[in-house]
Amino acid sequence: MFIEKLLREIKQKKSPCVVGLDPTLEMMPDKLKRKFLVKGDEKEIAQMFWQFNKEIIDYTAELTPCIKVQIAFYERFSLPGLEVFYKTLDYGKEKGLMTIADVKRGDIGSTAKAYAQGFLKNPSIDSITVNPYFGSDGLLPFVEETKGGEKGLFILVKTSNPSSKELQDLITEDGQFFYEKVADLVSSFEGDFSEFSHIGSVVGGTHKEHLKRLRKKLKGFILVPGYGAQGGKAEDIKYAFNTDGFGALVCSSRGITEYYKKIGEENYGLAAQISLKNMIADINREIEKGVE
Ligand SMILES: O=C(O)c1cc(=O)[nH]c(=O)n1[C@@H]1O[C@H](COP(=O)(O)O)[C@@H](O)[C@H]1O
Repeated sequence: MFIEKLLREIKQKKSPCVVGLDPTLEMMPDKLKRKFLVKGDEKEIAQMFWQFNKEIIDYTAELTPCIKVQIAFYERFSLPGLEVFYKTLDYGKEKGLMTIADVKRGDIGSTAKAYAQGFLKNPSIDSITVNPYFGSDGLLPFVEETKGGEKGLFILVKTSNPSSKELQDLITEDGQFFYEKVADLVSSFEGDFSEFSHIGSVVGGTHKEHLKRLRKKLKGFILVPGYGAQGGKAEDIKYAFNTDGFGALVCSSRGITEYYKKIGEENYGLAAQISLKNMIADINREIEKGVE
């Protein structure tokens, strides 16, 4: 079961921190560029991304419950890129990790069903991110596909980007933020679980007040992106957790995978490991302080 596995991994590794694998050409260390790029075509780039991801996973697998793989960074290099997306998820599974395919899908019911089945029937994918803009009939196929709780969903509720307020913070006629209505919709799918629902949400780590409100409302895990490169701070992010210190996953991509540049370390895998260790210590320290 998704939630049981997730809680077990988090407890065992004493880490609610997720490694995001969002490779770009700019992110790649010079030594990999020298090794892989001759023509600089999609195939070579994809092979280089694979080598990079594998190394990051090897160095971080003992410290993270989960990897998050953002599909856009792979789709950008067409089929060879997409192969690496799936290969990365397979490899994560092989190393005993749980996986989030960050695909942010959503559409009318029939299309949503195709998305849901396409991703969630894949044995290497434990959960996906979902865009709720279509409303309940667009979400239902995803909910249906995860019925029983073997797999999980993370539905976008309040995103981390600065412009998220343009739409998500609009005030509805009953005085709530629009994103709270989205949270209500998510709640309506949560089901009757004694601990956590496998229907989770995404709330950016750049919004302390919103995290506080939403933690009270939602019964699923909250996936919190925005730590590191986007400036999300552990002292704010801790509000995504319940008082027992569980209930959220904090994700960082560039903050981990590009850390080698900051410390001038040739070994990018080791640098990622150091960065992840720092992140875990930072988040756990704040969780231990508790929330008021
Ligand atoms: O769904 C997400 O993962 C997501 C939601 C959100 O509100 N903000 C956000 O940054 N993300 C993703 O989280 C990752 C953040 O990357 P870094 O800023 O490099 O840590 C990217 O893969 C984003 O697509």
